[in-house]
Amino acid sequence: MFKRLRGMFSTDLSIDLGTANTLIYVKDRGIVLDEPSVVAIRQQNGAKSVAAVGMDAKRMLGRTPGNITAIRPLKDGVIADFHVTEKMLQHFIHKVHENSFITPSPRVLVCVPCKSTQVERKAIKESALGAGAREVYLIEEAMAAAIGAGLPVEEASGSMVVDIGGGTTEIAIISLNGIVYSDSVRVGGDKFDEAIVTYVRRNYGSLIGEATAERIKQEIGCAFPGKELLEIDVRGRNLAEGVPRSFTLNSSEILEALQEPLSQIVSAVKSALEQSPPELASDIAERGLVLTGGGALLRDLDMLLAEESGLPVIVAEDPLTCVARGGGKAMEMMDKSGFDMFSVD
Ligand SMILES: Nc1ncnc2c1ncn2[C@@H]1O[C@H](COP(=O)(O)OP(=O)(O)OP(=O)(O)O)[C@@H](O)[C@H]1O
Repeated sequence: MFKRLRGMFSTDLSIDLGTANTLIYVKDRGIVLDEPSVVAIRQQNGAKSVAAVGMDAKRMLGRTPGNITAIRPLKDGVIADFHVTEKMLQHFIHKVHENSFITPSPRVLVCVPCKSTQVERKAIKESALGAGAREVYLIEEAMAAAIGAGLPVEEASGSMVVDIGGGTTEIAIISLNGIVYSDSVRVGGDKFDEAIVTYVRRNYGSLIGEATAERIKQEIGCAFPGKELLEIDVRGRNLAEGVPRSFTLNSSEILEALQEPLSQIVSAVKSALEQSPPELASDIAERGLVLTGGGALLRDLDMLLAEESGLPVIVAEDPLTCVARGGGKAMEMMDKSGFDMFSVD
């Protein structure tokens, strides 16, 4: 009871610890932190230290001198470097403390990929405790995404969410506050960027960095042939001449470049629908499936999925923040109905 009372007076944080971005949501305040999941490490006289975290570190990606490396500690939706992830989480939690009047030892809910291992989940819990959290709960990303998108997860009817992040696409069918089916494929925004880098190298004999590929994707990328042909001027290093060269890319070339990762997402969605229990499948057919995550912003991805699945497809409002907001709402629901409601070990 004491714990419960104390909980009522402290601030709860919901953290979307993503491959591409980390977001922190606080009840009544909204999103208080939204930064890239990037850490720059400086190596000096054999000792390593953190040079920059988040936005500052992302600017350094691909532009660092020899003694600094900018890394993304979460890759393909899993923790690639536990130690650096912990440092990053600590930095972000402290930053939130500095900028807002939040109790020093908050309760923290971290959203984790559905296919994360026990070892990864334990490491995330320990990182958050090490960063000053009083209690740490974990929730599956897809559940948080569905709640954040406003789906009626508590009803006895099927809701389907497809969360397309940087490293993974998480697909879940939810009913009565539980996940009936979930799958995670290691395809997301990063694979789109890699596909653009490969396309440019193959067709233009030029090398572009991942940041340029991401910009191309966001400005002219599309998942379905549209009426409008968009163009972008880019500069890359010509591999034969070794010097920078400018060239123009158009949206139909990017559509061609993205075919492989797009088809992997389409087949994961189809396979989820095939494996869904018939009653829930009919609910989904009626209500449609909802897209969340930054990948949902790829132009006409909803049209591609609608064409391939034959179902209505809706892009959630503010898809980039759905998971963090949903985590916050889940904490409120868990406060009322018990913390075993959504949390996973
Ligand atoms: N307008 C846009 N068009 C296409 N892609 C976009 C757009 N805006 C953001 N993205 C992509 O969304 C991805 C980041 O999405 P998000 O923040 O949801 O991922 P994440 O939660 O960090 O990753 P994960 O869920 O895999 O851990 C990046 O690959 C980014 O390039």
